[in-house]
Amino acid sequence: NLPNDWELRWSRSRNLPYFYNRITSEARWQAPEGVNPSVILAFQKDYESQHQHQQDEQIGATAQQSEGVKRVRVSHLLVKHSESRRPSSWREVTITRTKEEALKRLEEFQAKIKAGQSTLAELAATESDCSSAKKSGDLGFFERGQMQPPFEKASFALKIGEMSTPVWTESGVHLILRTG
Ligand SMILES: N=C(N)NCCC[C@H](NC(=O)[C@@H]1CCC/C1=C/[C@H](COP(=O)(O)O)NC=O)C(N)=O
Repeated sequence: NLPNDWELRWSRSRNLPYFYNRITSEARWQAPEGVNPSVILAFQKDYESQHQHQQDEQIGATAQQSEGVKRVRVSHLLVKHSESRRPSSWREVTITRTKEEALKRLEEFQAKIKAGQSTLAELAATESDCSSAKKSGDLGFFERGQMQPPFEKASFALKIGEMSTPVWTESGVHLILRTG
C-alpha cells in the first residue's frame, strides 16, 4: 500500500519503522514522496500490539531472574539435643545431650571438614541425627516454604559449594552444604 515498490519494515535496534525498496533494496528512515503519515502510524501501532507480549515476556523473565534463586539442593549434618522437637533418631532412640554438648559435637565435625580430614557427606552418613544420613545428608532440591525458616534462610544464602556455620532449628543444630 506504499507507492512504487516501497514497504515499511521495523528496525529492532532503533525500535522504529523504516522504508525499504523491494526493487532497489534501498533502506531509509524518512518517508518517500507521497506516503500518507497515517499509514506509518498504523504500521507502528500494529507492530507494537503484535510484539507487546514479547516485551512483557522479556520484562517477566528479567524480573524472575532478579527475584533470586527458586530452589536449592543441600546436604546437612544434624546434631539433636534433649530439647529437639523429636529427640530421637536412627542413631539413638532417646537423645539426652544438652544444647551445649550438641554444639560442641557439631563444631568438632565442622573443624574436621574445614581441615580437610573429612567431608560433610562422610560425617553425615554415620553421625547425623536426620534420616537423610542414609543419603550422606542429601536433602535434594527444595523451594522456599518447605524447610524450617532458619534452615531455609541459611540454605538460600549459600553459594554452591559453600558450607554454613552452625544453624539452629527446632530439630537441633545443623551444618549445611549447598550442592545445587
Ligand atoms: N522437603 C524435604 N526434603 N523434606 C521435608 C522436610 C520437612 C522440614 N524439615 C526440616 O525443616 C528439618 C530441618 C532441615 C531438614 C530437616 C529435617 C528433619 C529433621 O528431623 P526432625 O526434627 O524432623 O526429626 N527431618 C525430616 O524432615 C520441615 N518443614 O520440618
